[in-house]
Amino acid sequence: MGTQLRVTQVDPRDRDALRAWYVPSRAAFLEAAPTEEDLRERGRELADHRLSAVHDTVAGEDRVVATLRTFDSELTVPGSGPVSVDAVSTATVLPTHRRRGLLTRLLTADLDRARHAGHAFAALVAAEAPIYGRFGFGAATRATSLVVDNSRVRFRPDAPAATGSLEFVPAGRTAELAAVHDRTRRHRPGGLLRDEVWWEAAGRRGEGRWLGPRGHVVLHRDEHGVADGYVAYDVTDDAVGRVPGGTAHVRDLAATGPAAYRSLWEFLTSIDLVRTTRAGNRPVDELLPHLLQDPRAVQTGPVDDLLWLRALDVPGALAARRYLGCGTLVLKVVDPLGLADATVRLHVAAQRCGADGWVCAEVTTTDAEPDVVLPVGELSSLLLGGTSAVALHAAGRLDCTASAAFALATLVVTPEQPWCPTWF
Ligand SMILES: CC(=O)SCCNC(=O)CCNC(=O)[C@H](O)C(C)(C)COP(=O)(O)OP(=O)(O)OC[C@H]1O[C@@H](n2cnc3c(N)ncnc32)[C@H](O)[C@@H]1OP(=O)(O)O
Repeated sequence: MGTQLRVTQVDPRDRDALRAWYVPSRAAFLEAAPTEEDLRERGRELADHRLSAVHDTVAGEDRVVATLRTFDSELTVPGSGPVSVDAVSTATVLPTHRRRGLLTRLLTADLDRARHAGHAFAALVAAEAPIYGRFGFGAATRATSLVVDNSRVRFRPDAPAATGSLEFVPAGRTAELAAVHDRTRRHRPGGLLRDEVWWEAAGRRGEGRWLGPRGHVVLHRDEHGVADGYVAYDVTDDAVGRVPGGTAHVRDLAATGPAAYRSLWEFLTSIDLVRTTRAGNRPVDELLPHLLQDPRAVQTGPVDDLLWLRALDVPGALAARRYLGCGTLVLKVVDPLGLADATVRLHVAAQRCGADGWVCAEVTTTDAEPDVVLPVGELSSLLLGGTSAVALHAAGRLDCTASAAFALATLVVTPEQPWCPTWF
C-alpha cells in the first residue's frame, strides 16, 4: 500500500469520479461493475448525497480505495413522528486496504459532521453485526421473513372485512404508492423517508432493483377511491409437469388500515397457479397470522437486525420521542468516540399524558448519581422500543440494579415493534 492517503468529496454528477468511486464497492460488496446507464441513474439518485473517498497512490496512479456515502433523511420515533437522521451507507474498503483504519477515518469524520449539523441520530443497515458497535451504533429494529402456504389460508370470520377495490398499476406509476408509504412510515417507529428521488428510481427501475421482469404492482383503494395500500411482488414458477408451483415474492407491502391489509393478503394468497407466498423484511409482529384460522399457514423466521441507530445528542435523542410509561431515571451514557457522553435526568410525568397516551419527557443534564450507566450503542438500541432493557441488563450490558433496568424497560416500551421497510 502506498502512503499518500487523502480524503476527498466526490460530486455524484461527475461521471468519471463516480466510476472511480464505485471501484472499492464492486470488490467489497461482491458486485458487478456499474454500467454507464447505472452510473447515469445513480448520478441522479445520489445528487444530494455526500460521497467521501479515500485515495491512495498505487503503482503511480491515483486510486479510490475506500468509500462512504451519507445523506439527510427522516426517521420515525415513538409517539412523535419523523425526526432528522444522518443516513450512512456504502461503507466499502478495497480488500487490499482493509483493517488499516479507513472505515474508522471516514465514519468518525462523518458522525462528527452530523452532530455539528444538528442531527440527534445517525442510522445504517449493517452488512455484518460486529462492525458498528465500536462506533456507538446499536441494533434498533428487527425484521423477519414469512412463507405462506396459500392452500391453508382461511380468514377468520371476525377478521376485518376485505372492502374497497384492487387494481394492477404500472410499476412506473408511483405517486399513489408514495402517498401510501408516506402515511404508513410516519405511523410506526423505524419508518424512513422515501423521497421523490427514491420513488422515481423505483419507478424507472420497476424491472430492476425493486421488481424483476415478472413483477407486478397492485394498488388497493378504499370505498371512496382513495389509495390506502399496495403490494409490489415478483413471481417464480416451479411447476412440476402439469402441477402448478408458482411462488409470489413480496418485495414491498404497505397498508394504512386493516381492510387494505387483509385485501392485499387475500389477493396474494389466492392468485391462480401460485401455491406459496414469500415475504422478506417484514415486521416481527406481523398481523397476518392473527387474521387466519390456521396461524401456522404462516411460517416466520429467521429474525435479524435491520436498522442500526446511533444517538449523536443524548438529551436531543431522548426528548425527540415520547413515552407511554412514567417515572424518573438518571442515565449516564458513555460514548466510545467521545461524541455524545452525557448524564441526563429523564423525567416522564403521568399528568402530562396526551390524549393518545404518549407523554413528552423532560430531559435535563445533571451531576446526580446515575441509576443506569450504559454505552451509547445500548441506549440507541433501546430508543425505538425494539430492545428490552431487562435483557440488556441480564446480558451485562447495562450497569444498574435489576429494578432500574425494569423501570427503564417500562419507560421505553412501545405498543408496536419498530420496523424499517426501507433499505439504504
Ligand atoms: C452501512 C454500510 O455500508 S454496511 C457495509 C459495510 N461494508 C462491507 O461489508 C463490505 C466489505 N467490507 C469492507 O469493505 C470493510 O472490511 C469494512 C468497511 C467493513 C471495514 O473497513 P476497514 O477499513 O477494514 O475498517 P477499520 O480498519 O476502520 O476497522 C475498525 C475496526 O473494526 C473492525 N472491523 C472492521 N470490519 C469488521 C468486520 N467485518 N467484522 C468484524 N470487525 C470488523 C476492525 O477489526 C477494527 O477493529 P480494531 O479497532 O479493534 O482494530
